[in-house]
Amino acid sequence: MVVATPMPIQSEKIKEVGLPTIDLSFDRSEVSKLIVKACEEFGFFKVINHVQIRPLFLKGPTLSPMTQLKFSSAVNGYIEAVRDLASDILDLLAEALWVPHTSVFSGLIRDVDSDSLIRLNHYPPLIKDSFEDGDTSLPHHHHPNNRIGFGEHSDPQILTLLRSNDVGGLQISPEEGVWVPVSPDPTAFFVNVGDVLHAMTNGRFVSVRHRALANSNRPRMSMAYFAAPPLQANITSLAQFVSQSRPNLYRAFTWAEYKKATYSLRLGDSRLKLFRLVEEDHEIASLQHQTCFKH
Ligand SMILES: O=C(O)CCC(=O)C(=O)O
Ligand SMILES: [Fe+2]
Repeated sequence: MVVATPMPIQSEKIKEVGLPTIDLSFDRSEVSKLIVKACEEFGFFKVINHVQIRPLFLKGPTLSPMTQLKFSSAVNGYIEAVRDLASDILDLLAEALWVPHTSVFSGLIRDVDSDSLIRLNHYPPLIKDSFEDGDTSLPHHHHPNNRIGFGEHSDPQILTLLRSNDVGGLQISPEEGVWVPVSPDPTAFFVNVGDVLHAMTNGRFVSVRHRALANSNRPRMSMAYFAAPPLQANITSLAQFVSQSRPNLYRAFTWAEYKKATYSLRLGDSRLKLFRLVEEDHEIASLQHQTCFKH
């Protein structure tokens, strides 16, 4: 048998990195500090020992009206449970950040008008036969080891809670051109910081870029809950993250405005740039300037 060597997409580096795992059964103040660290370092972490929430994966192609009814009530139950988990995580974050109100983030997603949503992703398996003899005529991006199921992007909302079946594919990018594979774990939730939380912390938390490859001969299924503010919520950096040496990076915007920008751009484009007050180059230059002063 000839086993194909995984071929990384040109000029990209696949790096194995131990990503943070947060055990929610640990001491609360310890957990909240670890979550803050994970949000600063990666904008991404895995959560274990959370309350049991049954996943929603469907079996079978057609649904009878009765099944549809049951499914819709299961979806509502699921949404309520993940909203609670997302709110708990946001409260833990707020506690460690010493923000004036611990509900400053969770209040946005607990609001009856919260614009949160759930997405079910299905990545079909590779059709193995066509690649069996190492078909080199395939274009590079169609090579079985490079098949993109969901292109590179950051999530626009506050926080994403993702779970999947036991088929891998998710990768995060801690720096440009570097991709870290995330081992699948159907018992865990994977959490990532979205653009809104990045903006509210004035860039202190990373809005992590990620993607999903679809290279398996089994289908990958994932379910993402995107915790979002109400459309009219005004998103602005919290005062404690803004100082003279760390000026406000983004102008205030409503979630409706941001959402509109999201849909007017392509998936991989950075929408945050549209709201930026300080040019990235200027930011670096000003930091270098400050460093020079200190010497
Ligand atoms: O399926 C995955 O692992 C990634 C999905 C994703 O990033 C999304 O739905 O925004
Ligand atoms: Fe995503």
